[in-house]
Amino acid sequence: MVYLDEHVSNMITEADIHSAKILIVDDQESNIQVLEGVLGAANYTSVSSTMDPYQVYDLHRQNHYDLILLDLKMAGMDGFQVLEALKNIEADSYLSVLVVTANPDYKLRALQSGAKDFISKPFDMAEVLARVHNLLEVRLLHQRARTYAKTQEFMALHDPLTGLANRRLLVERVSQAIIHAKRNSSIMAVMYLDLDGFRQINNTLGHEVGDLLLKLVAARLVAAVRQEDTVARLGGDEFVIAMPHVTNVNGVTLAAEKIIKTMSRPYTIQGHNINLTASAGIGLYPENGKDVKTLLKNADAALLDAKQANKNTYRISERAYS
Ligand SMILES: Nc1nc2c(ncn2[C@@H]2O[C@H](COP(=O)(O)OP(=O)(O)OP(=O)(O)O)[C@@H](O)[C@H]2O)c(=O)[nH]1
Repeated sequence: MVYLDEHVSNMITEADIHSAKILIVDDQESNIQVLEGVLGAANYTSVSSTMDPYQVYDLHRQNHYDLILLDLKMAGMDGFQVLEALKNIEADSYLSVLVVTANPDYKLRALQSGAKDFISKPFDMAEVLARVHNLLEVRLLHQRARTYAKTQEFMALHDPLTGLANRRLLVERVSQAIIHAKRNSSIMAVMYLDLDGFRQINNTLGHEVGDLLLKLVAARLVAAVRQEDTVARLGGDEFVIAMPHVTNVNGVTLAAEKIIKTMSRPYTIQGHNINLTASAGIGLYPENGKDVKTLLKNADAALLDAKQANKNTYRISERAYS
């Protein structure tokens, strides 16, 4: 069966189901042996067990089982307490627990407590296998859907070539930084950065080398700024760095000098030594803009000034905020 889309990696196969991680929890060794036997005979290859209910929480936190077969009636900590504890680990995920009980009265309470299904004792082996298979299929499908959603979310906010923030994420971050700066009566900065003569590199060494160069540039920029700064690629050879916490213009100047210098160190790609520089324009909140659009527009205009001043340099915007 193909889930989500036609991509092969989204298929859940019988091999996936049979290699899923299963934990059996029972304080009776004979029950564990019966379940291990039936699962082993059905080709489940990653089955482990514990007789100590107090261990389940830590074991699951370490191993993230795809399915836990949980006996409800155990000495000391009972299955309901284990279920309650497990919810803390899988708060935003699909907690795949199949309770094992000889008492029909426990079934409803177990389902209401977070168990996804139950098996009755004495075991009906065909039923055990069918329920295990179905629950694993749902669990794996849930995981695929989560991974897919996370990938989609990442792609919506990042540049596919460099993995840097894209324009949308940059605008979000700058908006937040402006709100923060306004509340604290502080300043913040955005730096527009554009490579000098990048077209020439594409033209002489090819687009593939150009792409690799853009990735190296991205990595250097990330390494040159603070962790709380956002480095974004807006497209082509155009980058923007949002600096939410700057104390004064001097700090921004130092950062700009460091970045321009970092950019101008030679790059080596596929045996080619490449010399490249960059130019930058800086906009400060609130002086050069009280909203994202104005701030970016004025930083971009300052970049043009830097380009016109022979490149390989930066300019701080002198434009008023409006
Ligand atoms: N390799 C590669 N090149 C790209 C990509 N996107 C845009 N480009 C190229 O990047 C170049 C950017 O153009 P400009 O910024 O005008 O060129 P430049 O030579 O740096 O000009 P100055 O900024 O004035 O120094 C163009 O040649 C585009 O074709 C990409 O994703 N990969």
